[in-house]
Amino acid sequence: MTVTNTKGNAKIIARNLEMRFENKHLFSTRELVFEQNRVIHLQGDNGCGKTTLMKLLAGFIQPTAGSIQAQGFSIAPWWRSKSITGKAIYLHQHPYLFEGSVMYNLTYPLRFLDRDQQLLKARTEQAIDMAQLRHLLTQAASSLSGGEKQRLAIARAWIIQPKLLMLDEPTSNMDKHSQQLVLQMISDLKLQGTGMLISSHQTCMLTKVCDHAWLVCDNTITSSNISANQDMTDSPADISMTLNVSVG
Ligand SMILES: Nc1ncnc2c1ncn2[C@@H]1O[C@H](COP(=O)(O)OP(=O)(O)OP(=O)(O)O)[C@@H](O)[C@H]1O
Repeated sequence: MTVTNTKGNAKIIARNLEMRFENKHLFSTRELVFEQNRVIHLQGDNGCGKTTLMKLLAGFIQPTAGSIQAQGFSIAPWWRSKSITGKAIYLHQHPYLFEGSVMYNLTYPLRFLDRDQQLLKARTEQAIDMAQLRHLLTQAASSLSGGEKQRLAIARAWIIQPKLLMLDEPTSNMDKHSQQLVLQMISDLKLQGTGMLISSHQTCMLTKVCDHAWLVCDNTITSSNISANQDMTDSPADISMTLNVSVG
């Protein structure tokens, strides 16, 4: 992947992408643009290649053919030198957590961010409340339930406020209450302009914030707008009004 330090919306552009594992053709697609201020529902049946596509866009694996270019990212690293990971975060459905407590997991990445540390502390406190993690702060992250781990990982991403965020089956381990908490964080990130790619093979509470869809089917990926007429009870705007968080 090449990274261009141009101003404007952060985006990842995939062109003439083809992905195969040995003889297995997963998909080919002419152009995909994943950018800020856009929330995409990545749809498709089990095994069609959703996770693989996210790993490609995150730069973790190489495509069989085609190019993946990141634009609008600052060169300044926070996580790994010259990596786009800090600007485009990929959250696996079994999220990677550091050895240590929940609090350690929430605060460890903050030292790598070139932002006001007081503001980050305040954001951390907000995230703890939004994700309802306060009673778990001293507990080892490895001992959390699957749903709690996902809540922790999404809270950590909310604090970091990345330009682009990929969420791989984020609700797979979550009950309705956890989904509601995560929906609030996702809706708030959307208001702040974070571009999101949310994979889920079926519609769920989180997919109602999506304004675009990418469908992986028949070895290709089609992109479409999601109609504004869809069921939007608890719309992001309504949810943001119930949040006691700063948006900006
Ligand atoms: N490293 C690999 N080597 C060989 N095959 C792989 C590799 N990674 C993924 N695959 C295969 O590619 C296909 C797509 O996998 P992927 O995990 O991207 O699907 P998915 O759409 O995310 O599925 P699910 O909805 O079940 O999570 C699967 O058949 C999988 O076995």
